[in-house]
Amino acid sequence: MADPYDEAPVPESGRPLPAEILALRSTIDNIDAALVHLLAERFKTTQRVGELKARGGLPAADPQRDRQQIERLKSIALGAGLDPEFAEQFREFIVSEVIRHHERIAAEHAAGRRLGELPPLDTYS
Ligand SMILES: C=C(O[C@@H]1C=C(C(=O)O)C=C[C@H]1O)C(=O)O
Repeated sequence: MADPYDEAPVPESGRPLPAEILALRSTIDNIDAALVHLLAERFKTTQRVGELKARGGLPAADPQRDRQQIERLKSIALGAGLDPEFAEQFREFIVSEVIRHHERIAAEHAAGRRLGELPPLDTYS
């Protein structure tokens, strides 16, 4: 049977890495790439929400929606074996950035820099 320490690159510590860690890292890299793509799509979508809110004079934050999302995500996290508190903090990290964007969009709108036609939402581009 092949020695799992064979052919593994030697890291700075001088201790060789088991081949299984290298395989796991490859999966981690794929997951990280997927997360970045998902976040990019989410921010494109929330950008459009921010533009529509600014045009309609709606506030950046929606506390009722926030409460619903938190309950929903915590319940999903529990079922998935993820710490619900972590899920809530992760959501908060993202949404606070979304609200910052919305406030900037609203300020630009108020300053007259976003007047004119809004393009149709295209979540696939
Ligand atoms: C995107 C919205 O605006 C804010 C950002 C949210 C989000 O990123 O999920 C949710 C609610 C709002 O606080 C929205 O109202 O849907």
